[in-house]
Parts: sequence; structure tokens; C-alpha cells
Amino acid sequence: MADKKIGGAGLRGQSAGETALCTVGQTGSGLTYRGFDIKELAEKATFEEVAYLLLKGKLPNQAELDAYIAKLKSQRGLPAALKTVLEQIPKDAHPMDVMRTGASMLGNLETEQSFDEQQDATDRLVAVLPSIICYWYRFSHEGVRIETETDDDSVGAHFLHLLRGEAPSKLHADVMNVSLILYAEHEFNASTFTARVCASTLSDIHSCVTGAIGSLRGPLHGGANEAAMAMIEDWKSPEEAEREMMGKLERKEKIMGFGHAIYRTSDPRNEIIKHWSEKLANDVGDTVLYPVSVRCEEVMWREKKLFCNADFFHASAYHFMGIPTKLFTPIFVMSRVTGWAAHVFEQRANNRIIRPSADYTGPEKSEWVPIEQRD
Ligand SMILES: CC(=O)SCCNC(=O)CCNC(=O)[C@H](O)C(C)(C)COP(=O)(O)OP(=O)(O)OC[C@H]1O[C@@H](n2cnc3c(N)ncnc32)[C@H](O)[C@@H]1OP(=O)(O)O
Ligand SMILES: O=C([O-])CC(=O)C(=O)O
Repeated sequence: MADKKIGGAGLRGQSAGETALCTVGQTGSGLTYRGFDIKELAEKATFEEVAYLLLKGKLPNQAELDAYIAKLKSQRGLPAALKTVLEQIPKDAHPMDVMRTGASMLGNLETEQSFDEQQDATDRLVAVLPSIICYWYRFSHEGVRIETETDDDSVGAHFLHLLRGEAPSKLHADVMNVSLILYAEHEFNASTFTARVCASTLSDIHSCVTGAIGSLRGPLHGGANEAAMAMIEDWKSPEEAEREMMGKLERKEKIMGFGHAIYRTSDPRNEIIKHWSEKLANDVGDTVLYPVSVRCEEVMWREKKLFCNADFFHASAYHFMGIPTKLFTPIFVMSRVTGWAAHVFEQRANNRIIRPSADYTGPEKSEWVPIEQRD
């Protein structure tokens, strides 16, 4: 891993623009949002403060934060036409596809008419994405049409409340808060880059976010938390986990939740979410899933010097809170929408259409053959 070749495939190691939002791996394994270390934010901030920091450029004072939270709380309702669309989506649809459709439909109903509306359009998205996924989930799985307004101040507690029909415990609300902070922003990752490419054509914010959701969905990116859970959920002991992991490595399978395009020795988010996963394991009296996860981490480091990324211990943490596996990646969306939008604002403020070149590998000259003479 240490002598990884930079450049070439995947644009790795190449700068594709400037950002004042985030540094990834600059100080070894560090992560900062607008200069604030992720560890400090995870310990001291609320997700709403972090969202404000990313979107509005500074930490809010108390009055600003109160007003921001009040605004988000007032915008959780779903337009009737959006509810109708969500009710058409089948139960077996992937929730990320529901998020994608929800963001896109909102763009039809509440179109961003000018870039002056970008902050308001983003606040609306942050407020309403939990409503979109929970409305669809509860309707398709339980046949109920839920009210999407709650009294919870935080996005995380609000999401759990909608999902379960009751306010969460303080522990669960705290874990959601940290989780949303950890997932909020990560420089030029694939989904954010998607959003910036879309923004560079001067497209609307809903198109940028809809495209970004599509990029986040894949198992090499945000979908890894769900894929990691699918892998570990059947393993009944650390010994079984070790055997299975060794088999996967021998077969040269990719193991989801490990490795990173930028970090080389660790992902700073892992230590934080792992700590919360352990707390939740103790809370629910788990003696299997957490030790299995820890063994996976040990085996991957021992065998391949590959480390857990942000997604791996998110799997067990969400599972301990009773969140259905297929809703894991939509939670990532609820958080990362703040980073995506902040990058869209940045792109718009200093825009040039993103249009790289390609190295051509096709034929030099092709002969035209009339259709009736073709093989
Ligand atoms: C929030 C996030 O999006 S974090 C990322 C979430 N994604 C995952 O967890 C999916 C699993 N991980 C991966 O597929 C990769 O590590 C990625 C996509 C994250 C990064 O990809 P790259 O930058 O191409 O990885 P990198 O160049 O460091 O890989 C080096 C070698 O390690 C291998 N490797 C990297 N990750 C893994 C893994 N999880 N399991 C097995 N082997 C791996 C690669 O196959 C490569 O081997 P090779 O040179 O023989 O092909
Ligand atoms: O930066 C990346 O490539 C992926 C990642 O960890 C993230 O988007 O949070």
C-alpha cells in the first residue's frame, strides 16, 4: 500500500480544482472541515452546527444556530405530489433509488430558479431528505402514511423518530449526531466530484444532488456500509470471521469497508465510530457482531495492511440501533448533502466547465462500410 503509484487511472493524485471546505489525509491521516479537526467536531459539535459551518462559511452563534434549526424543523413536510410519487415506488426498490427519485421530484416541484436560491434550496433538502426515505419506507413496508413533522431539534433524532414512530434514546440520538458529522464532507470524493461536474455546467442544485446520490450508491463508495453489514451479519464468531476473511483474500475478493483512495494507514473517522459501536454493543449486550468486526479489522491489517474506512464500523453501529441495513446509505445522503451543496456553491462562485481530456486508444482510421455489406 505504501508505494502506491500516483496518477493515471481514477485521476488518483491529480488535483482537479481548489476547495476551502476540507482537507483529507494532509497531516497523515487527518481530516478537517474548514480547518476544524474532525475529532474536535465529533466531540463538541452538533450536526446542525457542522452543516451551518460548511454551508454558510462559519460556525453559527447561538441565535444563528437556533434560527437555522427552527428553519430546518419548519421544512420537513412533503408536498402531496411527492408523497404520491413515493407511494408508487415498490417495497423492494433500493432506498438509494428512492432518495434519488425524491431529490429529483423535489426539483420538479420546487425548482431552483436562480443561484440566489441555493441556500434556501439546500436547507430544504437537508430538512426533507429524512422525510422522503421514512415516508416511503413506512408506507411500503408497513402500509402507514406517516406525519413527517416531529419536535426533534436534530436531523439524526428526527430520522430515528420517523423510522420508529417514537423519539430515540439520548444514546441513539448522540450516535446519529456523530455519524452525520463524520459523513458530512470529504473533499473531491466520487459523489462530490459528480456534484461539482454537474454544477460546472451551471445546472440546478437538485440535478447536482440527484447525480451525487447515484454516485454514492455504489459499493466502492457510500454503499460499502451496507455491503459490509451483508458480509459480517452471518458470522457467528471471530474465528468464523477470520476463516471467511482469509478465504476472501485468497480468492482476491474486495472486502467492503476497508481501504481508501487517499488515506494510507488509517481513516480518522474509523476510531470515532468504532468507539460508538462498542458503546452500542455494550448497550444491547452484543457478544458477537462487535467482536466479529474487531477480528475483521485485525485480519485485514495483519494480512494486507488495509484499514477500516468510515463505513466499516458504521455497519455494526447502525445495526445495534435497529436500523434496517438497506437504509444505511440513505443516512449517508442525509449528511453528505451538506458537503455536496457546499461544493456546488464553491464551484459556482469560481466556475469553469469541468471537461478533462482523454488518451485515445481506438483505431487510427476506420473505413465506412455500407450497411448491407457489414458482417
Ligand atoms: C465513505 C467511503 O466511500 S470510503 C470507501 C468505501 N469503499 C469500500 O469500502 C470498498 C472497498 N475498498 C475499495 O474498493 C478500495 O479500497 C477503494 C475503492 C476505497 C479505493 O480504491 P483504490 O484507491 O483503487 O485502492 P488502492 O489503490 O489503495 O488499492 C491498492 C491495492 O489494495 C487492494 N485493495 C484495496 N482495497 C481493498 C479491499 N477493500 N479489499 C481487498 N483489496 C483491496 C486493491 O485491489 C489494490 O490491489 P492491486 O494493486 O493488486 O489491484
Ligand atoms: O474520499 C473518498 O474517496 C471516499 C470517502 O471516504 C468519503 O467520501 O467520505
